[in-house]
Amino acid sequence: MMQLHRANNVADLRRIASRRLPRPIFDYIDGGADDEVSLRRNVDAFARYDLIPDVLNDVSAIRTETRIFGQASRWPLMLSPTGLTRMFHGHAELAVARAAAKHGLIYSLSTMGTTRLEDLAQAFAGPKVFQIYIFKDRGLTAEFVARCKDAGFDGLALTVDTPVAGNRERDRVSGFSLPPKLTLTSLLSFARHPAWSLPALTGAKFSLANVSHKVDLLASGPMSLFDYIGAQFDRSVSWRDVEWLASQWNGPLAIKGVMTPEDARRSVASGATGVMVSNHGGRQLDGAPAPIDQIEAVRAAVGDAPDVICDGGIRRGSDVVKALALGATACSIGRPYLYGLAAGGEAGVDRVLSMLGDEFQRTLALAGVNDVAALSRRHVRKSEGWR
Ligand SMILES: Cc1cc2nc3c(=O)[nH]c(=O)nc-3n(C[C@H](O)[C@H](O)[C@H](O)COP(=O)(O)O)c2cc1C
Ligand SMILES: CC(C)CC(=O)C(=O)O
Repeated sequence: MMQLHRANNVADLRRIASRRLPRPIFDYIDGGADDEVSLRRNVDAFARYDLIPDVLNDVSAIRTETRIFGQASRWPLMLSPTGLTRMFHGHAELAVARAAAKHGLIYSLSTMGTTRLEDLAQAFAGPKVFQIYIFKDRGLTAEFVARCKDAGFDGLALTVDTPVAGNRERDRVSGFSLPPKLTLTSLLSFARHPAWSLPALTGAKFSLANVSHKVDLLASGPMSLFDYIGAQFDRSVSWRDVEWLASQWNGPLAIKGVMTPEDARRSVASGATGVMVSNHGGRQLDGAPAPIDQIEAVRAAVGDAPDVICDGGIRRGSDVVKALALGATACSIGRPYLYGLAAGGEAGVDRVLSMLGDEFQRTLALAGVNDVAALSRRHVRKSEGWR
């Protein structure tokens, strides 16, 4: 099996993760909705942009610092919220957050995370965002706002692309459940993946730590994600909820899952300070456009001030350069750091962030750009004759 230190890129880490994880767990991370058209498109769309370099521009020092959610970030990348993290590695969210802090990047904790937001805040001094799903129990949303204020979270992200669960067929086939079901087949699969099973099964008990005090469906046994989302997520969420949340929180707030200029404008008009342009990594509406293809129009719609974060399909540092040139404030990654986590815990996340950071720096140098703020539309163009 390839070792962590031999991994050269995100694709290598994905391969290591696929060998270390039982198949249903890897497929849950890796998969998308329906025919996985958007999942593939998110990644492929980056190849349809050319980078146009400047030369002789003194790239001996390159400034990459930026601000996202009002916080300093060492370079324009952040870590997207991902649920159920303890299933992928026993050290779960804390391992990811520690690696993010080491790299000076913003970490986001999901409502569906497996570490209490207070515990994360205590262990992690770096900039952090809490991602909100609105449950039918609306009391939880008000509670999140109060708890995030107390714990010192810097921003909120409200995910709006999941009124119902996307149709993840790999999960249907594998019988993926939370927590993993101990059937004869899964036990065999766990036995074949001891590197995963030991920390995962002997570590802290799996729970949806931020909601389980109110909604402890899992107490009655494993259930599918489809059933959980159907039972708990509130489909009646609307723009009024954005206004309410913005007024209660009164701080940096991004709407995650916005895809159009119109909805981006409406997000800002409703009190958000930014949008995460995202199709949920191709896990919800299959057929949705790639986030990178929406960035230019979204930026034009909201003007210079709001954060516009390109979320989905980033697998290279050069992808971030392209998104910035099209008008994004920053990019955000999900699977890349989860592959790293599964491949090697905190060291694996550290590895993926180092690789992407090096690629980003190198791309800027080769493109003749010595300050991220100087990246502009002329550095990128839609490829001609691409197929
Ligand atoms: C395993 C997994 C779990 C996720 N859980 C959440 C979640 O709890 N909340 C959320 O807003 N998005 C969630 N997402 C979506 C990510 O935040 C992000 O939008 C997506 O992963 C970006 O695409 P990428 O994986 O190509 O980087 C999840 C994604 C994955 C792969
Ligand atoms: C636990 C889930 C709701 C997390 C999620 O958003 C996803 O799997 O894409």
